[in-house]
Amino acid sequence: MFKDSFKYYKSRNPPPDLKDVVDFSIPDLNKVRIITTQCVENQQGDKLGLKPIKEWRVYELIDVPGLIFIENPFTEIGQQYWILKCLKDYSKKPNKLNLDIHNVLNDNESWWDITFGNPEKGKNLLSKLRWTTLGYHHNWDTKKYSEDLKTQMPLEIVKLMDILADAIGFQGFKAEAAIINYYRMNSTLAGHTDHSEINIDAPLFSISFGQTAIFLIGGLTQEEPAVAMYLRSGDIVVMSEGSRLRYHGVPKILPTIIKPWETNNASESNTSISKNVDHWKKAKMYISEARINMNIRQVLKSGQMTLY
Ligand SMILES: O=C(O)CCC(=O)C(=O)O
Ligand SMILES: [Fe+2]
Repeated sequence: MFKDSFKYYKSRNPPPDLKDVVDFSIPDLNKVRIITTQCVENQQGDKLGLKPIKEWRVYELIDVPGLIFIENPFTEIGQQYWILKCLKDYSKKPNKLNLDIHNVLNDNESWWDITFGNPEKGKNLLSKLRWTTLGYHHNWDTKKYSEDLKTQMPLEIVKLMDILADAIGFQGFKAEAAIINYYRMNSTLAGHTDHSEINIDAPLFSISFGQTAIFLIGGLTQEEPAVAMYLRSGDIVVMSEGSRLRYHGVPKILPTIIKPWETNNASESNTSISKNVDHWKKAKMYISEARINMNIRQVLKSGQMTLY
């Protein structure tokens, strides 16, 4: 049962045995299948912080057809770029934040500015950011998207998704909604399915940064057992086809030793991405005790212009 696996991996006392957690960095070919990428190098990829596509390692989980895993395809600078985007830009109005209902931020205040610029008010705010929504906003109560609640999808996310989708054979994917999830070391995400999108034939992309997650993917009902896997910084999970509507969740965040965002010489790098060293220092501090997940979906069927 999904709940049993969740409880097992969440437990602190006793701590879980991690021997069955699928580790794509040492792929077991009894459990995973190698997928070949459609290697049309895209010049934009470099600007979006991606390694050349020919260097990517892509797998499918044999027991969960359609569950595709791309092992961190980001460069170190790329990791910094996306972490900063999630912390500084995507957590701003007009996007929606979990903090909105608490009225802790005034309209002209941003989470980033207050957290790192106002020691008194910022102290409590750092750990309170839990999610933000972009594009079509998911309404957590009705579990529906609405045409009225819609903001512009950031162009860099749209472009990134075009490249990722093309590389693994999902041409035509349109990034129309995103949830950015922010996890502290003791955060969890309960088992759920993502079924609110009209177009459930389109894959869902889930990109992780920062500390490592144990991610569980179960079956179409809660009764089926779950497979556990590590999601490390930069790793991408694609829930497509038979895996798209399966139960999944995050029972545990583990501190990571491998920090692909942390370079010795990134601050000397000449790309515009790491230009703001001061901002990066703050983001680096945040990410040393946090995980960020960018969860990106297509909502509409191709050719459909609005929800109605
Ligand atoms: O954080 C994750 O890896 C999963 C997030 C997720 O499932 C969701 O946002 O629907
Ligand atoms: Fe989900």
